[in-house]
Amino acid sequence: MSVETTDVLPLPNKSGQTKLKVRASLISKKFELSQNEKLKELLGIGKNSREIKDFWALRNVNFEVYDGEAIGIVGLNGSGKSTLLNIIDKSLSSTTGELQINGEVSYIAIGAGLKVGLTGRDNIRLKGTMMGMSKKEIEDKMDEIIDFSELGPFIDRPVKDYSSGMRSKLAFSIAVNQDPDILIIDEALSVGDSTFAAKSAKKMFEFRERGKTIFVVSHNAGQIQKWTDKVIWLHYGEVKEYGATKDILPKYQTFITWFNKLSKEQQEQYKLDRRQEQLDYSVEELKQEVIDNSEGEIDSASLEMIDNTIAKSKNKAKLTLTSKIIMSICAVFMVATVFMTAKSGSVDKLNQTKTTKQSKVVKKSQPPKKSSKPSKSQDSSTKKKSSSKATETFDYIVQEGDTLSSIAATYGISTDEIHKLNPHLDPSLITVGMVIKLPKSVEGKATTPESVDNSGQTTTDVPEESANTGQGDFYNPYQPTPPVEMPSPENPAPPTSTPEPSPAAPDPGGSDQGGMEQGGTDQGGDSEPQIPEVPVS
Ligand SMILES: Nc1ncnc2c1ncn2[C@@H]1O[C@H](COP(=O)(O)OP(=O)(O)OP(=O)(O)O)[C@@H](O)[C@H]1O
Repeated sequence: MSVETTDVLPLPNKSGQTKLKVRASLISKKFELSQNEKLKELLGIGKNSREIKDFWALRNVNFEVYDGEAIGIVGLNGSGKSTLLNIIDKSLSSTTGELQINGEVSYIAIGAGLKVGLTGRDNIRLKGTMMGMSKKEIEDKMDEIIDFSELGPFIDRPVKDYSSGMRSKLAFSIAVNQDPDILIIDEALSVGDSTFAAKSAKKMFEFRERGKTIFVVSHNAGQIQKWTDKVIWLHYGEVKEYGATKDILPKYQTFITWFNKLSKEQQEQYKLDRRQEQLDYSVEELKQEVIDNSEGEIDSASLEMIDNTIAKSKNKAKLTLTSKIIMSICAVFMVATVFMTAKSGSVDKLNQTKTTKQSKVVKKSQPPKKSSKPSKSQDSSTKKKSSSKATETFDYIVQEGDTLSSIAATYGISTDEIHKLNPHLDPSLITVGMVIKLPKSVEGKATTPESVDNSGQTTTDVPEESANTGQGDFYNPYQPTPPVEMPSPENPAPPTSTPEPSPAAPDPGGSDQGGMEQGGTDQGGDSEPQIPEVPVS
């Protein structure tokens, strides 16, 4: 499958100059099978070949972003938006390709980055320290951050008690006050209340005016339209389109509309086919794409870069394995030392206890000292409990409108954690009634997209768009979207077999899986979305 990337000219900033902020070249990300799954594969006990292949979450991603640009990233659930942003944020490394970043990056996502056991205030301190701020600098900024967050007295409550809206407010307030060069907002403003979203948007515009770069992931077409200059449309790990928001957003919406017209079975088949492409992808295919895209002379520099980055990531993996082995040996050694010390210590203490017992005969009024033995067993039982807690899970039953991100946000965990507990889970195939394993530690800690105002009253968050339009402009990514009618009578009927959308106004994606509501952008204006060519299988 070839990559469709329109040439995009940088927008000149106020001084009429442009400076490269981010350049992604040949970025791919492969999620490998876990060791457990590899072993199963070797023993031939994997369920089927579909399940035991490595998965390419990103494939041959290329783009350039300049200062003062706000980039929207759109795509279905599981299309690779968060994976790409995590690579830009450097919390994830790519399997192939190079990423050039000029500036400091700050990442805001609903459920990520905050330590839920700490209070809001302590999270501000922690983030500040991580950013290299001095204690004084952090305390000087403290009031400003708390004011912006609108959390009032709740700032001294643990984050685990916050609603997702409150978490989002805190994360956004911390990030903007750190004044990063590149701000990444991953659905974080979809859960805030309308006033906060408007205030945050204003802050984002100020940022952009000052030449900062912003990446926004949102399933809300209105937000993407208002906030961004350009859009990257990710589709099953590939950049389907990249260009001016006014050009790309209508194409994406047309695609969503097209997809929504398909039958349930056609939609499922479409998703399975696309996912199979991600399982079948390989470095050889990536190289072939480079060869196919080179005009005239073969781009040997790019091919060399692919080989180099693959070698680097292999070395890294080897290093990780070696360091794991070394760490395991060290851990065994340390446990043995601790055990020996504890044993000799308890003998000493036992002797001491004996002495104390003898002296008790004389000093009867003193409370007896606790012997070291019971406390030791108490200790070990606590340890056992906490270590088993790390792997303990509970079954979550998928509800109407759930997506992987919404479940993660609701429980204040990352989608990565969910993937680790459910290695075969495909977010684009999540269905109502499906059972997903979640960490036991978050059971009963679900938050709702509600915020608590400073007086302690709970208010349901309604993003700005919904309040403004009344015509369903607001799209809640956590609720399934009702099927949307095709925009014009020329619109052909949906195909009866598995479709392959045209590159111009391509494929479908289900709003049930995080698509974008048609009503999110201006309807009925001059910019009527282009009707997709109906794909024939
Ligand atoms: N740690 C992981 N292990 C295995 N697969 C993963 C992992 N993280 C992500 N994936 C897979 O990579 C693909 C891209 O996931 P990603 O979270 O980037 O999508 P997304 O576009 O952000 O989705 P959403 O809109 O639901 O947030 C998905 O198919 C997902 O299953």
